[in-house]
Amino acid sequence: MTPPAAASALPSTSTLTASLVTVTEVIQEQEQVQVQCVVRTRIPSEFGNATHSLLLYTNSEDDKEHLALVFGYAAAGPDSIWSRTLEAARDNETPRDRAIRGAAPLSASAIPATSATSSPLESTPPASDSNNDSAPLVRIHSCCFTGETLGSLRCDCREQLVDAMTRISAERKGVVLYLIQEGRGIGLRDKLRAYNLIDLGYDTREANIQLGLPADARSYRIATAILRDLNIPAVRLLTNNPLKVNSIVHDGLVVSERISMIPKSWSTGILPGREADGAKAIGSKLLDRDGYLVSKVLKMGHILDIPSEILAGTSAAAAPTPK
Ligand SMILES: Nc1nc2c(ncn2[C@@H]2O[C@H](COP(=O)(O)OP(=O)(O)OP(=O)(O)O)[C@@H](O)[C@H]2O)c(=O)[nH]1
Repeated sequence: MTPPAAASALPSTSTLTASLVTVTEVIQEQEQVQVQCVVRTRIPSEFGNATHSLLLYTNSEDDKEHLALVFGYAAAGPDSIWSRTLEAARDNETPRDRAIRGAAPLSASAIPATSATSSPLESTPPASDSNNDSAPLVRIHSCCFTGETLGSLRCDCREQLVDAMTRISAERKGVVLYLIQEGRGIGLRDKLRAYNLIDLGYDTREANIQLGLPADARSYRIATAILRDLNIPAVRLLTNNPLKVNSIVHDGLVVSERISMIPKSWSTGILPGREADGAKAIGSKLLDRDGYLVSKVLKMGHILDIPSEILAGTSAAAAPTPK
């Protein structure tokens, strides 16, 4: 018997499956964040007493200009750090145009990595601890105006940034991704409101929630895309935050090692900024940031050993849950 006309017009199962695969691929492709390095410049730096490269990125996910501070940028090469989107040739571009946006001269970008490191844009002293055979050391850092610029001791952000730059410059190769994600992505205005809630007795996680905001509003998809652009498929990641590791692994990068960032005052017992006179941190009044760090461990899954004196101090000082 001849099947009804409508039924014979239906696509076969294999055609449907093939279309579904294509649609899924298109969606995944659309969902991938696109990044573009629009300018690179040299930064003569006190960290490692050398010149590093600062790269500014635009992206397809937000309107922020995220940054990558690259230690050991080389114009091109299979094992070196360089930006594909910056170094790519552009139509009708003069050598001067390339120089203004910090791309290497086109002939130089074809130079293998070993000789490209002698680019005038990059000068680096001998390594104190070279790790050139392994994945580069990387810090994915969210900006913090209060900590990094004002020296606020509500958090450990400045210490982490300095520590990361010091360690990476010692290896002569690596990256600090400086993401414009103030206040764990809620922005400065709401972070300051959250601080006032913390002063009323809430912890750092609960303060965000009281504002009707996520405890952590960040995504690391842009970070992954920038690392890919920088020819970095695998990293040794400086972080206590398992979310950062899981996010970039989910997006296809390899984290060959997670390296903890232990607050100096917890490992040495000396107050931040008082290294010269050795003023004791542990045993004296707890700093705001001790409570902040303890909350990140106990409430947000950060991986960090809390010294028993700090833990005892924070539980003793804990205010009753505010109404
Ligand atoms: N909402 C909120 N943000 C804060 C507070 N203290 C610091 N921050 C922000 O938290 C972010 C700290 O980011 P990171 O140090 O990169 O990340 P992390 O989650 O602490 O993980 P680590 O890699 O272990 O440092 C910065 O954006 C700061 O501005 C706070 O009490 N509330």
